[in-house]
Amino acid sequence: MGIDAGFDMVPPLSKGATDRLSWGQFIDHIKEHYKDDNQVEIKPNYILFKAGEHPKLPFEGHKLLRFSSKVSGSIDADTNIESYIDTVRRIAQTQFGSRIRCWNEGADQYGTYKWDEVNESLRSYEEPDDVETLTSIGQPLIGNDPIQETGAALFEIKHIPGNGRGLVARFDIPKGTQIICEKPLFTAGPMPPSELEGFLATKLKGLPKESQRQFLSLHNNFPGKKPFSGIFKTNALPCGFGSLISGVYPTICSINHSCMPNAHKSWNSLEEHETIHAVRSIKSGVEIITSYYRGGTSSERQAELKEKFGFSCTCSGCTLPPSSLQASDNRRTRIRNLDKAVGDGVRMMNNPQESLKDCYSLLQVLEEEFEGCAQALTARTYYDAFQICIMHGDQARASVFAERAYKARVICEGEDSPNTQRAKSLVLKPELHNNFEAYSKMRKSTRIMLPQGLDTTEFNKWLFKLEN
Ligand SMILES: C[S@@+](CC[C@H](N)C(=O)[O-])C[C@H]1O[C@@H](n2cnc3c(N)ncnc32)[C@H](O)[C@@H]1O
Repeated sequence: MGIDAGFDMVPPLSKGATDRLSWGQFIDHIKEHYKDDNQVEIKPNYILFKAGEHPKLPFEGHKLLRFSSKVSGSIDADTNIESYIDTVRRIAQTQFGSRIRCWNEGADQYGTYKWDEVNESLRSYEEPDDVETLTSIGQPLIGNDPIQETGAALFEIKHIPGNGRGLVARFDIPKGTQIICEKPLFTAGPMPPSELEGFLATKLKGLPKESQRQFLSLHNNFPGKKPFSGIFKTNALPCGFGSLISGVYPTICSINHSCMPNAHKSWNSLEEHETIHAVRSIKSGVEIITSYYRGGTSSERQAELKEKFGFSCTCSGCTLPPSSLQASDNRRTRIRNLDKAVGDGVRMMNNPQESLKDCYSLLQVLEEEFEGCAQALTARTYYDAFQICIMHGDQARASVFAERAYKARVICEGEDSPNTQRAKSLVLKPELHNNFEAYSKMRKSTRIMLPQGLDTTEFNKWLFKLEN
């Protein structure tokens, strides 16, 4: 008998990447805090607190249901267990917020889980999980929706000097992480400007009060007689690349623009929500920024952003010192020219080799301009290269390009995006593409006819047909 006290993790963490990341950070804090305490011992699979009933923290966070001990009587006097529970609880709450449910039987409070569930989970600490071995194509590169997984947002909304509100990372966010996914408050199709204000007024009336408040709290760069239209124009995002339907979002619309983004926004047409994924690793405290408009040179981007969104861009890409800005402008011009050349269907048909070389050059410039993080543009270029090959029946190269497109896509849109899934399906069956052999069978090859034993440079020479 005696009084138990501690905390439960409700709901338990998942095995997903984001939860693993958060748990790893929590364990690091605990190790750091107790590094000089010889009552706290690091075991192969858990941290052992040699106090009270010797509670443990497993290294695999999804296993933890409860951290607790008897705290009454001689147990406490001997080992100060309450102080350990209190400190671990405080660090856990900083990391996991309201997911940490404290209880103390002395105060008539009880844990969420039954003791037999807890004891079962404690036994599992001894056995580390099997490491999953996945093939490259089957391997999800990163976890799922962090908000669904942890209940804790990876960002906070903060004031950004000179740019109003913005989203700032609360933790280090690895490349490829889904930062947020959100349904629009509402969507709207194209319509004459004279009808927009009335349309929005009707839409708003039909929304719950909270959604109305969220819409009205968004930034308005076009104040005047048409406040709803001003807010809409400042914030609406097309539902997919080139779509005429636009959506307005309570949180995503607080993300500022950069011509050198660290995150990518994407419309998932199956789920009908917008997602934001990190396309670089984003350090805690750094602003999360997407690109509203891809654009060309800095002056073209400035003009477009002013015209379409009503602001003068002050991002890191537009405020480079003059010589760096010129170099960036030159690269952007080259990107545009190469993109146009790659998209030339007649050239793809008559001179696929030149088109492939342009894909290669385009990937090089994108890499340089976006410091290796041009994910969506990279994915599109690989998909263009795929199409060039498949139209001429070259399944071997097409399959490699589809795999590269898939890997770039999964980083900026996630595994469940229809674009990602389409690219993935083409890796194994490139011949299922509508345009298979549409231009010729000149370069007929099968998916498995890949050259063996080449280093990366030689393989790329073969892949992009650079040798001739
Ligand atoms: C969709 S809102 C983004 C959130 C906004 N900062 C807020 O306070 O709600 C777009 C507005 O943010 C500001 N903004 C975003 N990115 C910017 C940038 N790169 N340079 C200058 N202002 C920017 C502009 O006022 C722009 O019209």
